[in-house]
Amino acid sequence: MSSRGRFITLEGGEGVGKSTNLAWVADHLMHRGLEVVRTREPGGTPRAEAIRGLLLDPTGEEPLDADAELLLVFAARAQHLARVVRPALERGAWVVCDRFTDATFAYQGGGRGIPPGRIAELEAFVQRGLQPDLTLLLDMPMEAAQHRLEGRLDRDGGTRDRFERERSDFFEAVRGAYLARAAEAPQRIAVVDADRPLAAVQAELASLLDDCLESWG
Ligand SMILES: Nc1ncnc2c1ncn2[C@@H]1O[C@H](COP(=O)(O)OP(=O)(O)OP(=O)(O)O)[C@@H](O)[C@H]1O
Ligand SMILES: Cc1cn([C@H]2C[C@H](O)[C@@H](COP(=O)(O)O)O2)c(=O)[nH]c1=O
Repeated sequence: MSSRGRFITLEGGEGVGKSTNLAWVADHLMHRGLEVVRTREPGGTPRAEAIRGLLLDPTGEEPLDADAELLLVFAARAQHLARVVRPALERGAWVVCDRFTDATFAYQGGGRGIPPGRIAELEAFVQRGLQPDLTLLLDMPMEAAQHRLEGRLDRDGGTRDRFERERSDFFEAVRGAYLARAAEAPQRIAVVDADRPLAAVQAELASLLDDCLESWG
C-alpha cells in the first residue's frame, strides 16, 4: 500500500443519504484495519465550522452575494485542507469527507450560475492539485430526496438551512451539474442510485470500495 492515505468524498443533493452512508463507509474501511478520518465540508475544523455557520444561517436581512458565498466556501476549504485533510493523508490515514469541491461546481456553479472556469481557478489555488481519489455521488430524483429530508426534519425537529430553503429549480440545476461532472470524470466519480433501500445502496458502496482497495493495493 502507498504511504499516502486515500481521499474519498460523498456527494449529492439535499437528503439523498450522504450522512447516513458516510458513517457506514467509514466503518467499512475501519473494519479493514485502516485509520479513517471522517469529516465534512464546509467545516471540519472550528474556524471552518464557523464559516459553515455563516453559509447555512437562513436568518438576517442581508442576502449573501454569490461571489461572497463562493469565496467563503473556499476559505473554509483552505483551512480544512491545511488543518485536517493534508496532515491525515500525509500520515497515511484515509479521509472520508461529506462533500468537497464537486459540491462547489454543483451549488455555486449549477445552482448560482457562477462560471465553472472561475471555480476552477480557486480550486487550483486552494487545492494545488489535490483531488479526491474516489467520489461516491448519491443520485436520486429531487422530489424523493426532499421527501426524505422532510421526514428527517419532522423526526429531529430541525429547520431548513439557507440552501435547503432554495426553490426546486435550484435543486434540479444542482443535480444536473453533479451528473455532468460525473460524466466528465467517470474514472473518479461513481454514480450510485440512492433511490433504493439502504441495504442495496450499501451493497453497491461496498463493492465500489472493495474494488478500489484491491486496485490501489
Ligand atoms: N436508502 C434510504 N432509504 C430510505 N431512507 C433513507 C435512505 N438513506 C437515507 N435515508 C433517510 O433519509 C434521510 C436523509 O438522509 P441523510 O441525512 O443521510 O441525507 P443527507 O444527504 O446527509 O442530507 P443533507 O443533504 O441534509 O445533509 C434520513 O432520515 C435517513 O435516515
Ligand atoms: C461543500 C459545499 C457545500 N455547499 C452547501 C451544500 C449544502 O446545502 C450545505 C452543507 O450542508 P449539508 O449538511 O452537507 O447538506 O452547503 C455548497 O453550496 N458548496 C460547497 O462547496
